[in-house]
Formats: sequence, C-alpha cells, structure tokens
Amino acid sequence: MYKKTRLVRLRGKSGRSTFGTDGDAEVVSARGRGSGGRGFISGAGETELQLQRRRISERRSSLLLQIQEVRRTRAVQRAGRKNRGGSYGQGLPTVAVVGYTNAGKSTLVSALSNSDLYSDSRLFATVDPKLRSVFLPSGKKVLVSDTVGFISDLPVQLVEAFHATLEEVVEADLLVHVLDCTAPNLNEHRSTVFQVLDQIGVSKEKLENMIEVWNKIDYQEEGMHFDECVDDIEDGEASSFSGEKDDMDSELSSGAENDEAFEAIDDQDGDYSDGWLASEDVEDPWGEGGSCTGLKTTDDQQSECPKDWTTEKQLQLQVQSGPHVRTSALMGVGLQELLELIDEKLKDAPKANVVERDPFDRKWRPPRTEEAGVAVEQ
Ligand SMILES: Nc1nc2c(ncn2[C@@H]2O[C@H](COP(=O)(O)OP(=O)(O)OP(=O)(O)O)[C@@H](O)[C@H]2O)c(=O)[nH]1
Ligand SMILES: [Mg+2]
Repeated sequence: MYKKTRLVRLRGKSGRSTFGTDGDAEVVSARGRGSGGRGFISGAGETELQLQRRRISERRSSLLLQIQEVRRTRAVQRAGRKNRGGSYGQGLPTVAVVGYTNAGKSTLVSALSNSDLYSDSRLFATVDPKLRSVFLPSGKKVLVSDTVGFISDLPVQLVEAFHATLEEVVEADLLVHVLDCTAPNLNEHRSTVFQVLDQIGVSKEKLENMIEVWNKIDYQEEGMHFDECVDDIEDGEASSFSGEKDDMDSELSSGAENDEAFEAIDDQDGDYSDGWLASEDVEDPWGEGGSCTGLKTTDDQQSECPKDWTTEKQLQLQVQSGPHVRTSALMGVGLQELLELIDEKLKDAPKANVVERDPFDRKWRPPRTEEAGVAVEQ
C-alpha cells in the first residue's frame, strides 16, 4: 500500500521507462501511458500507472487471503494444543516472549530451549512465531513462543498484518517482555511494547503479571558498563549507549526521506482510500492513543504521555517496574533465574483457556469390531 501511492515513472538502467518506487533510476515524469495506441488520444484501456496499481491491489488481496489462512491454521493448532497438550484435557501453558525488535527475543528463546532460532541484528528478523518446549525447574513443561518484534510508529496497516502472529501473544498464559537495555531510547521501546499489547487486546491482568527481562547485560562499550545502563532503566532514563540501534532507527526514517526525492504522482483517478497516504497525513498513526514516549517508572516524575492516554493505562505501564530478571541471552546468564520466575508466576496464574472435558463426554461410537461386523452383514 505504501508503494501504491508513490508510483513514479522511472527510466531504468536499460533505458526503458517503467513505474516503480525505488532504485537509482532516473525519474522521467509522473504520468505515462504504457499501451493503447499513439497520438494525443491514446485509446481506451488502462494506463501503465493504473495497471501497476491494479497489480499491487491484486497482490494485496492475495496476501490478505494468505494471512487469513495463517490465522485459521494457527487458531486450529492453538485449540489442539490447549485441548490435548500434555495429557488429556490438560493444555500446556504457553509463555509468549515479546519485545521491541532486536531486543534479543529469539536468542533468549533459543537459549532457554537449547534450540537454534534465527536471530540477527536487523529489523524484523523474526516474522513468524515459533514455539519451543522448555522444562521449568519444577519439572513442568511449558511452550515458549518467540514472536515478531514491535516497533514504534508502526502504521495501522502493518498492525493489522501482524495480527495473525500476535494472536499467540493474546492467548498466552504468561508474557515475558525482553528489553535491550543497551538501546539508546529504551523507554520509548518499552512504551511502544505496551501500546501494541494494549492495542491487540492483552488483558490488564496479563500486563500486570508480565515478567520484564533486561537483556544484553554482557554488552560493554568503551567507558560504559552494564551497571550504568541498569541505573538508567531504574531511573526511567534512556541509556546513553549508542551504535547499531541508532542506525536501526535512522534506517526506518530514511525511507520517507528518499521518497521526497521522487515526484509524487498527481492522480485524480487514484484511489487513496486504502493506501498509506492516509496514515502519512495523520500525525499519530496510533489513532487516539498517540505515541507515548514518556514512560516513567517513579512516582515523582511527571508523565509525558498525551492527555488522551488514560490514567489507567499509565498506571499499567508503571506497574511494569515490577519483577525483572537481568540476562545475557547470548552468554546464557540469568536464564535459571528467569525459569524460576516463570515457574512461580505460572503457579499463581489461573489455568487460562484450558477446556475441561469430562472423559464421558465423548461422542459414542460403536467399537471397531462391531463396525466391521455390520459392514460384513451388509
Ligand atoms: N551482546 C549481546 N547481544 C545479544 C544478546 N541477545 C541477543 N543479542 C544480539 O542482538 C541481535 C538481535 O537478536 P535477536 O534474538 O534476533 O533479536 P529479536 O528480538 O528476536 O529481533 P526481531 O526478531 O527482529 O524482533 C543479534 O545480533 C543477537 O546476537 C545478549 O544477551 N548480548
Ligand atoms: Mg527474533
């Protein structure tokens, strides 16, 4: 949808002009006809621009259908896990690991489960939630779900697209929030995570029960030590570390800058109703909530959240300075402590979503031998 409203006519390296949005091709003009005869009136039919737009719309529809299919499959799988999980009628508890992109969620889930999930220092390394089984110190088996990372100012369309993957989070029995304590704008990351969780419908109880993990404690930069970083978290301040994370955020904004270099298309016939143009014009892509970047963890600090953020929501955020574990997913530090905390939390947690079934409540079916007998008689 982003591309659909930014199509410009480009001359590619081969010299042919086409419509597109990127590359170092030269911008020729905003409009152009790809087919339909010569002269002033080039005949009936689609312009090349309309054709490209239609292709994008068709691709969008096909992707939406695929997302629906993914949602359906996941719902069926989740129901199966809940009903049949460990033993009959006893679903395995699920723990969803959430957090800002690049916080180290996949590395943590891999370390907890001795598996090898894909992790990388790039945005959205994980786009598909993966479940891994983990044994807690009490001997209880749980399913830990690695999820797609959150990001600030995610346009509404993308939130919708990620819904299929985020449903695992809503349904989980317990949430573990991984924070990259070396991130320069840590509290912004933290509040973004809360906003997304709130937006996808995670209950207040689950938010209050959430465990916070301060990851990457091994990280050291010249002159900076982890203790200073932790002090920052405790004070509700952003860490003063710099480096790859800054690059990440600038990577996000650079797309918009590049776009301005192109001549925007003036298309009166164009359909912007479902495009990104709408969200681009709206300053706050989150709608009513606004992007609250001022999460404070101490009472004496004034909240900088926009006025329409309810006190209740702010309270929800403040609650989260509660239970936390310091880890280095990379070095395997703090994992045992985290598992113990998960164990403790799950003991208190109500057995959510477990469908209690009476063993006699099954559909009666004739025994197989009888069935065979009937078949023979007929
Ligand atoms: N120094 C250090 N680096 C870590 C630690 N945990 C993860 N990383 C690195 O951080 C980067 C991101 O890790 P991922 O596990 O892919 O992060 P993620 O949260 O799953 O990221 P997305 O899937 O993109 O949301 C990788 O380069 C990891 O090696 C840690 O404890 N210490
Ligand atoms: Mg990941």
